Amino acid sequence: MRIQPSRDDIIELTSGWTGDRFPDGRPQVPDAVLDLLREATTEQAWGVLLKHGYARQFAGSWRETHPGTVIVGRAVTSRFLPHRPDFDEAVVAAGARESHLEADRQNSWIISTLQPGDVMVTDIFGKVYEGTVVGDNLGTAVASRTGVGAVIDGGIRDYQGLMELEGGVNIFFRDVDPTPIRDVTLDGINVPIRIGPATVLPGDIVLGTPSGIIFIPPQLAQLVAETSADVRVRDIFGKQRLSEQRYTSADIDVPNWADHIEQDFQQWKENLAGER
Ligand SMILES: O=C([O-])CC(=O)C(=O)O
Ligand SMILES: [Mg+2]
Repeated sequence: MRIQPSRDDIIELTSGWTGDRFPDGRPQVPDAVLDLLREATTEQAWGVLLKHGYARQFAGSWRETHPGTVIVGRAVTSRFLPHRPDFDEAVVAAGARESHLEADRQNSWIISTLQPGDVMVTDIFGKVYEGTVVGDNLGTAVASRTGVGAVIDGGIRDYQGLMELEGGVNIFFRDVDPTPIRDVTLDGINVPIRIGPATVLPGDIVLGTPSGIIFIPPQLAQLVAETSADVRVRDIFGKQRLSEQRYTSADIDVPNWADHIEQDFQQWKENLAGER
């Protein structure tokens, strides 16, 4: 058994992605796409995913260390299970074969794999009391290694210290408890995990906004980025025409505009480009 699947297993798990990969096999969506996605809203991403059959990629109701800071990054997934002695023993032995030598610091095993642009996404089955995956020391390591942050479906501690982390990072979590992490065993790194209603795979693009978190399959990331840019321009036009009372909200708030409105939009866009 392995803590982290082999490169071949991760490639098989994420075979929808045909682009570049990290040495461990995770999909490597280009930085340029991540930069574009920073402008996308949750609903814009949600709409594209729904249209392509991905209806369960959103998880909401989070607390944040940096409310209002939008994060975009590549998921490093991990999952904890309730501790049982025989399973923990097997995990500690497997971890040692993969150079994770500190048996009682399994949360640090995850952190040691993180690199710039990653988001640590951890399923600890909502555990908060003795389910605190990071405090301000581990949180500082996550922040400095990724420059992005984490999504923890469970607890954190040292909240006051974590709030002071700098560099545009944000940690999404369920709640705070002063107790340290106890009585759990790490089931895997870069395995499929469940966060709320969503199944998350390694290399998914995490878009964390004040609305919540959407996990974008890597093969749809560029399309989400491009579509959201188009929707953004349409939103500006629509709101301008609404405030001018040229059209009604029933005209504008529809999936596809009537021909004369679409023509007006295309003309408006051309004029805008001409002014530049
Ligand atoms: O060691 C722990 O349980 C986590 C912690 O407090 C920290 O990261 O500062
Ligand atoms: Mg601490």
